[in-house]
Amino acid sequence: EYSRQVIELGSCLLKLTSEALGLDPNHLLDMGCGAGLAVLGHYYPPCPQPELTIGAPDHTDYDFITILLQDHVGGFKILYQNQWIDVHPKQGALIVNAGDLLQACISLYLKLNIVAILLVTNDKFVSSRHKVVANKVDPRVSVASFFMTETLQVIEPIKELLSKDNPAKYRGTTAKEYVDYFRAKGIDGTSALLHFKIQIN
Ligand SMILES: O=C(O)CCC(=O)C(=O)O
Ligand SMILES: [Fe+2]
Repeated sequence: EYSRQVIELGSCLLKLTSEALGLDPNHLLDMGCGAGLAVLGHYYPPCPQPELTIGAPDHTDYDFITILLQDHVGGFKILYQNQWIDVHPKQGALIVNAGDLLQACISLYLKLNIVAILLVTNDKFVSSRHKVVANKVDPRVSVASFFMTETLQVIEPIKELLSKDNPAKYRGTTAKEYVDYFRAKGIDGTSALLHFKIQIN
């Protein structure tokens, strides 16, 4: 039931994002940005010395958008204007992150917490950097829902968003190639997107 509702919400967010880009509301859905859903459950045990451990390290997500449900414990932070900001838990609230693939597709502006939006938007959207810090007292549970295309579908900057003055900044890839590279590189504080950037002289 949760996946069903999250798919509905994800479709709605992808439609609004398409409209925000000046595209037909179904554009991102027709590209398959909502075709695949991966749901990941996280458990963060409490730690007596939280400063010595890592909850989830600083990263951006590798998908188009992520819908995140966190419990009452807290610890989720996003990087905004070079400062780590706490996203306090709020009953009934979900966090939406823009992911790397969205960035490259649309090249856009919303600092949402979603993953593959950056590539298709040709940087119009920016994928959010976020992390989770552990705490001394309570275990923390979260559920992250990642929206992705089918593994072998080509993902590239949306043609309608490109022009002579705004040429493609990323080469085409597939969800499989992107995720394989993201995983092989590891979370090291640099963006996997750099590997897919076209060098413009
Ligand atoms: O546990 C959380 O709140 C965030 C998890 C996360 O960032 C991820 O799964 O990509
Ligand atoms: Fe994440």
